[in-house]
Amino acid sequence: MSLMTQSPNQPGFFITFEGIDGAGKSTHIEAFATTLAKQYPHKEVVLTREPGGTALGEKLRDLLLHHPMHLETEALLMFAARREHLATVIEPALSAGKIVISDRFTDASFAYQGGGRGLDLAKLYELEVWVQMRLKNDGVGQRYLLQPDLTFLFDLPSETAEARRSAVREPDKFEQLNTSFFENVRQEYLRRAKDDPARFRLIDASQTKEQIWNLLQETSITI
Ligand SMILES: Nc1ncnc2c1ncn2[C@@H]1O[C@H](COP(=O)(O)OP(=O)(O)OP(=O)(O)O)[C@@H](O)[C@H]1O
Ligand SMILES: Cc1cn([C@H]2C[C@H](O)[C@@H](COP(=O)(O)O)O2)c(=O)[nH]c1=O
Repeated sequence: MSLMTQSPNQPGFFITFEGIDGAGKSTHIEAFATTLAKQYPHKEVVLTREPGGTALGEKLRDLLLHHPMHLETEALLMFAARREHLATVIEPALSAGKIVISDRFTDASFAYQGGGRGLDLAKLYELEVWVQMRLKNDGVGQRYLLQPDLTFLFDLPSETAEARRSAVREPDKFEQLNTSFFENVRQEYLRRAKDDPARFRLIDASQTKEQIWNLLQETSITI
């Protein structure tokens, strides 16, 4: 892998893993972090997740994954957890030149609360601007939206993902939703990936674990 330089996240690098529940992100994320740490021994790797990643975020995660609530409350709590995560984990790490790898970020809010639950995407864009808009350190006050530099999207039909999940664990609040919910989540992920091909790497998650691992390792990352 080689490293890229043009991101406002410099001197750090921000990578996210996304996909519907059961697509296989968690199977590879730790090994991926370990491999990157070996490849870039001068850069610390921070592995984190959403919702969660902070003490407060983990409490919100418990509420979000196990308690019913209004759709807009759900979206607001996802972004509240994200605000804390950015302030206390992600941005300090990026400023210190670290590589941050997060199991989910804002694409998940668009996919789940927008695509899956049907929340107006315009409201999600407003929350994204509120939580992620930053001033560039360029002396002219230019603004930018803090985004991952690279996003791996694990794409899998919802029936296959459900079969994988139900074989290994009890479903949480989201995982109890039906395959048409997950198909809508999937389609919103795919729409976002199509809109931003420079950031997304689409992974056909129906391949074997070994094939996917090879793809992850072969991805040319320019940090
Ligand atoms: N390529 C694969 N082929 C077959 N099974 C797989 C593959 N990848 C992962 N699995 C299995 O599918 C199940 C779900 O995988 P995993 O927990 O990694 O999904 P996930 O995308 O992280 O889900 P969630 O987002 O809900 O945590 C696990 O039992 C895992 O071993
Ligand atoms: C960040 C984020 C997450 N979600 C959903 C997606 C998953 O169902 C759970 C997290 O569980 P995982 O096993 O850690 O993947 O939360 C969401 O709906 N919206 C979000 O912004």
